[in-house]
Amino acid sequence: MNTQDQLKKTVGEKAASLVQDGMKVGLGSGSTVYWLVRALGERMKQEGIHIEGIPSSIQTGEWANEFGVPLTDFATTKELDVTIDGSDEVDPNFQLIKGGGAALFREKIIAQAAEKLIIIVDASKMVKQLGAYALPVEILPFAWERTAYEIEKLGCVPVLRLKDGEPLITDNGNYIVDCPFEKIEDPVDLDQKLQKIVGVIETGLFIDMADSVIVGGSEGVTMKEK
Ligand SMILES: O=C(CO)[C@H](O)[C@H](O)COP(=O)(O)O
Repeated sequence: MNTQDQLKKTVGEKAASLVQDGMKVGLGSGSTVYWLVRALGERMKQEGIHIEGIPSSIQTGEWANEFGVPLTDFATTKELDVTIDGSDEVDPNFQLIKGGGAALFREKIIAQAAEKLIIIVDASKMVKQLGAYALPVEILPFAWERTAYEIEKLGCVPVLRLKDGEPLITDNGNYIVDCPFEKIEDPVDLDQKLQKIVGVIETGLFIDMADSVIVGGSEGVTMKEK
């Protein structure tokens, strides 16, 4: 396992240790969340705690099944105690860019449903300013070229995300465009402008949502609170 993966494992396990018996937990997506779900399954087996999760992607649901973490859904549960998720960038105000794994729409739903959003990252994701990571935006396949044209007016050239040479289809049946803004001076303003474009389903900007960030770096694990 390389150093970055080791850090992802460490922060995933740290976040799992904060989950308490009886909690309903939003489970994010991505390689860091893999370690979280695995560690939650371990805790359930070893400590006999019982939790229920709502996954933000089909992949995370499969991991939950593999590691024995029971799942519930929003038909039976409207609020979560905590959501734990990875991120692609985190700025000093805890504003986030997410969606590298194309799961941003459901991730935002479980983030909003939770009393607390904990972000787990290795130190490479901590940035002074958002934007070096191309911002993922989920858009409707219908007229996607027009939606991308409107996004372009905001200062980037959106790139349709492909998989095996075809447009990547999200778990919700939509497309993703990756938007290389490079420097996002005002994430709140950009998010508002993007949300106004008809055809934009959701953006990868998570504004004022994260409460804590668990960072794994060379000096160990630090938990930063807002
Ligand atoms: O937003 C996400 C998926 O849509 C992920 O949380 C983000 O891409 C981080 O992934 P990883 O933990 O694999 O670095």
